[in-house]
Amino acid sequence: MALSLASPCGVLSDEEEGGAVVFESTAADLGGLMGSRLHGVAMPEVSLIAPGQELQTPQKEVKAGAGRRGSAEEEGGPEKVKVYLRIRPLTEGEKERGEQQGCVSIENDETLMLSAPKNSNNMKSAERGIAPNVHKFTFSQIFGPDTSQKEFFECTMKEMVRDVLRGENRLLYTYGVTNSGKTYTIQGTRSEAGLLPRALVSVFQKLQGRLYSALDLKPVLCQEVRWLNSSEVRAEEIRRESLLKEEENTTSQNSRPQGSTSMSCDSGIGGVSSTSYTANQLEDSDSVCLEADSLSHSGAEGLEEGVRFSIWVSFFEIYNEFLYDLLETPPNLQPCKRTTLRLCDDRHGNPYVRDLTWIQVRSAEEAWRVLKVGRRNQSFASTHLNHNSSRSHSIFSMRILHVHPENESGKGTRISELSVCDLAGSERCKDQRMGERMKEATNINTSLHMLGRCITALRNNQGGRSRPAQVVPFRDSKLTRVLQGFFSGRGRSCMVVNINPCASTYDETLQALKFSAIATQLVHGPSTKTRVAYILSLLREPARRSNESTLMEDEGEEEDSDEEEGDITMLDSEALLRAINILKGEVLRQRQEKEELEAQVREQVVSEMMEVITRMENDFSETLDTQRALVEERYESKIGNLQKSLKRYYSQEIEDRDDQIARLAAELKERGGSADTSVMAPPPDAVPNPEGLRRSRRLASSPPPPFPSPPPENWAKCERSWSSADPSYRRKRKVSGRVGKELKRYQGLVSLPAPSGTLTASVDRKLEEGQRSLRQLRTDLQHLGADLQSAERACCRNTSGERLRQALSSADDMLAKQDQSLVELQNSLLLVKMDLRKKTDSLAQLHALRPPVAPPTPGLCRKRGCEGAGPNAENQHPEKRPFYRSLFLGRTPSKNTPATPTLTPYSRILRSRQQSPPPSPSPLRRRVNY
Ligand SMILES: Nc1ncnc2c1ncn2[C@@H]1O[C@H](COP(=O)(O)OP(=O)(O)OP(=O)(O)O)[C@@H](O)[C@H]1O
Repeated sequence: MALSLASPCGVLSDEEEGGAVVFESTAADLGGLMGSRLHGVAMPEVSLIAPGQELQTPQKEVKAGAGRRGSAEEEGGPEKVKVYLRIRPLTEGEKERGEQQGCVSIENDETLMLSAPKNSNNMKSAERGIAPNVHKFTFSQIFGPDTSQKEFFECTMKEMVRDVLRGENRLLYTYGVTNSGKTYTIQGTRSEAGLLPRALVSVFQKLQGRLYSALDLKPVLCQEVRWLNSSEVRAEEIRRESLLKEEENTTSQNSRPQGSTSMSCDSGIGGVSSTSYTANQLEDSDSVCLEADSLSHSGAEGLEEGVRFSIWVSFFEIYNEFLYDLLETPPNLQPCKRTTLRLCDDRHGNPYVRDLTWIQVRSAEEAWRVLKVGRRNQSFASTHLNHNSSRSHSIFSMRILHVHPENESGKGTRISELSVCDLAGSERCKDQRMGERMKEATNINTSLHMLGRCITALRNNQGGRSRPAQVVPFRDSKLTRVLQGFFSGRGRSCMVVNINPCASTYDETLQALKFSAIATQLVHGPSTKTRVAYILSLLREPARRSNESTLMEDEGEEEDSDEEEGDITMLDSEALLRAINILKGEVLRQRQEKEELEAQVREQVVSEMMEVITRMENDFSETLDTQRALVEERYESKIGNLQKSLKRYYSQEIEDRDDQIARLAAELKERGGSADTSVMAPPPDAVPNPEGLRRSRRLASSPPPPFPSPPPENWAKCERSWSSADPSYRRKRKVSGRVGKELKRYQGLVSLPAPSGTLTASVDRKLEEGQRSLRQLRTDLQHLGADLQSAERACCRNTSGERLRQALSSADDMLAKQDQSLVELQNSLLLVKMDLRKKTDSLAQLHALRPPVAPPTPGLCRKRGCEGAGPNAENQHPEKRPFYRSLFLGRTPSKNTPATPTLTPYSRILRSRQQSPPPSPSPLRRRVNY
């Protein structure tokens, strides 16, 4: 058998780790090790296995383990299964054999260090570099070799007893290699009572005066109470008396001088007699020996008022995968035949041992005696490691019926249970090479292996959704099936790991600790049902419902149906078909339930999502409001700035124009008296750079040639000479003087003849600037509009955007008005120019009417030193100057074409301006497109 070659608890040794088989409970840990090995990563010097922890490196780990434990408790999450470690002291013999090599050391209350001794397999593996030689484990609490039984009880079981009296179910089981002190821990010795006797005493002390000693209520099935009739009560009484009598007899026999006896008994299978009954530590004691203050805190505190308690005990063992009642009455006088018990499921799917003897006990003393009877029937054998080694798993159970005064008929009576399981010690099968010991060892290891598998599966299932849920193989061994209820929510379990510090059993101890480390990762889970038990309960339910009326009449029949066989393999094909049909219906029902549940969950999720969305929406709208307010504020300030700058610009413009008009008016007034000289001359500062402008501008801005002005002194001289030389000159001069006066008069009427070009240029410039500014404004406004558009989009088309639009449109209107005023200004300028043009024309006509003045003769001129004509214009006669001539020639209507005079550049400009007025500013964008 493969398992017989494996390590006892199913955990591979370091030697075996390299093989194909990996024990599930440590697969992760070993996988980690093997993985690192495969990848050539250096092994950690210390491995750590802690509650909820895989193998890790040392420094981080202790903190992490402690932190996790702390946080789980702080968070109020499920409570972790308590795993206590107890180290037994070395015996003198062991010390002499050199077993003390310091391989086990307690670091603190929760941490244990294991260092591989020389010659151990672990050390060999470490030397090969495939396993660490130092291991660190953490537990709920570690108890060293000096820990007394009382101290251990106080710290472990006392609270469990209290819980059981309050109605809870509790299991304590010991686990460890053989000869590690499991039995000692549970039962103790005569001088040092173990956990179980202390628990019994504790219970009875607490229930003093509250016992229900009638035998009419009895625990049945897994956790039910049955009302016994009078004959049954009588039968119970007889059984009880005979058991106690038997114990009395045995004790008195044992107390004879010849000492303890030993006897042999058949294991029950195959007639092989291999089990020996040997005297044990408790055999000689008549009563439980407890220290005076051991149960000082006993009392009835926390117990329900008015409730009385009926206490029943049972004791059975699992030996070679068979269940034996250790309280069988009357005692089987034929040692070769022990009755095996069957494991069944009740109608709720909870396993129970059918036909197990339950004895009512009324004192700690009686309980003690019952325990001793069972103890005598238990299978012990002498092995090379332990001369009195338990060869079976023994389970002592105490059921407490909480009897309320109003329902003493049994209905509604609560039941709680305290079970104490002393597991057989795991051991190397190679130590038991043959015979019954090897078979026992194999079976022990098998059931421990199954326990390990169940714990691993439970841990896997409790590990969230990261791994798929596994079926917990409770049904694969009797031990796990019996303990199933405590692992699946019917109660709570607590593990005591026993180790001895012997160097020779170091490897086995290490494996046991690795196994227990998996249990440290368990949490107390909710109640669950097994599949088969569930099917069976379903099968019974319809029958139960259909027979309800019958059952009401006859309670006895109900009990019979309750105690139906729980093994599904016992059902015939008809029953199985019925089961299939029921299961189909059940599947449909459950599917419907699940669908309803899903719908509810969906609804809840939707409503929660809606809440979240509404909350987010509110948050967003708040943020949006804030943003909108900010944007509005910003754009309002921008619009205000824009308005101010526009106002400033146009008022400046108007002021400039006022100044210009005033200046022009003053100039005109000033020039009114000297129209013949400088009326056409532009002010020197108003002449723009002709090269920097376009031709049309140049033409517009270039001043007309200066009106010829007579040089006063030369003019007088010439006049005098011309008068003396030519007598007609005087006449001509008179006419000319008259015409000159007339001309002056007309010139006076002409407003702004000379600076009109400058004026128009300046006005044009201003206009151009204004238009440029307007274009700039428009661009700015377009940007503003675009910004506003995006802002408004962000603002979800709310009313503040409208306000902005209104502000913008009012700004637009204002700009349009200003445009209008500019156009009006331009028009008035045009009117002025047209007026000027008319006046210029009439002036030209007047000049044309003036008789031409005969130029002086060249000779005379030369004679009189007047040859400086030409470039020296100021010394020439005004009528002889080229520009003057060209000007007036151009304006003089010819006799042939009087209606179309030849235009001078200046008049052409004026004409062109009149024909095509300066472009009015293009209308502003009337409305921003949003
Ligand atoms: N804490 C302890 N203090 C003193 N002695 C102890 C302690 N624990 C165990 N021993 C002694 O060690 C020996 C082995 O103990 P025990 O029989 O309880 O081991 P075990 O684990 O039950 O072994 P097995 O699995 O083979 O039954 C006994 O002689 C017992 O008295």
